[in-house]
Amino acid sequence: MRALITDTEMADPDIERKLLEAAGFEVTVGHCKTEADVIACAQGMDALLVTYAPVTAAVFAACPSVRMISRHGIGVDSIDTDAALEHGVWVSNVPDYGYDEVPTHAISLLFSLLRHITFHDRQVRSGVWNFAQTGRIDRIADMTLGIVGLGRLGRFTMELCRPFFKHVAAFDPFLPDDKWPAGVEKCSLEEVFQKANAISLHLPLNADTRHIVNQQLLSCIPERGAYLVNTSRGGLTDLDAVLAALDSGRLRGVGLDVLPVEPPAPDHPILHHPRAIVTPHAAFYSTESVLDLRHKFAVNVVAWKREGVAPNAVVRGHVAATA
Ligand SMILES: O=C(O)CC[C@@H](O)C(=O)O
Repeated sequence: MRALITDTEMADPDIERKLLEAAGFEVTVGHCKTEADVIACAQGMDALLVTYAPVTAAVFAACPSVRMISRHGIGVDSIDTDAALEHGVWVSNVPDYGYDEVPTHAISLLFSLLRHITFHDRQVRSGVWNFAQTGRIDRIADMTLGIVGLGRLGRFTMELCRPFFKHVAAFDPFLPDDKWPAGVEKCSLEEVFQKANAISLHLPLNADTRHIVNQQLLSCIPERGAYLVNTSRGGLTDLDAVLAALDSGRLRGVGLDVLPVEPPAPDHPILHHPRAIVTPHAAFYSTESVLDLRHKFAVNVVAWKREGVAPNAVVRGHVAATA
């Protein structure tokens, strides 16, 4: 069987290669960025291991040998899962890594915003030694924390942050009442934006959530303003609306680990906004989480070859004869 690592941030994906080769795969490493790159490299491949390369309906149509796709991470938004289902292709993700990294990154962004850390730092470096120069700073203990999405990462972020805040308001339309955390106010999305002083997004990107943070939602924030953190996917936010809300003061600051287009153009206004903190899609990253991720990313493919079904399947494909 043949496996293609479509794209990787590693100089040498040795962990993946060793696991795959030991299971009998012939491994190719590509540098695919576009749909056309994936189509060119994936001919004759049985399995694709994908980081950011787009796996579109056209890829499924043009590469009928592909029967399994493993995504390097939790989000599968770079893969057309409807087309995968239509073509009987398995799609797996790695749902159980970065449980510490993403929440602590979200919290770092949140507290940096609330305490104006990066803004102060910039001022000090430019020769201004004045704690009041960056504007109003409110007491966190009097604030309401807003969490959008109470899945594994949203919930852990909420639990870690909670002791610092007076109140927590959350939105999760899929969480049944008996699983709802005690003491957390169950709200609509609009209510979270009305009530919270600091909001963290923890949602997958799909057709229902694309641009969920738009001008209309941001207009729910009262005049006192709120802070917003996104460590999920850039496509959740309409970035023009976010910039307008920063300028109007409805958003007092934003911490974005993810952007609709990554990396952004160097002259993108979000990179030059004084009240924005931007990190390079780094929330998932630590030495330990990446080792765990890379191992599980490859093991999904190895297990699929051995058992004919893929673990952590987001899309169930055709069951193959076991090897
Ligand atoms: O693969 C990456 O580089 C990041 C993965 C992360 O965004 C995820 O979806 O878990």
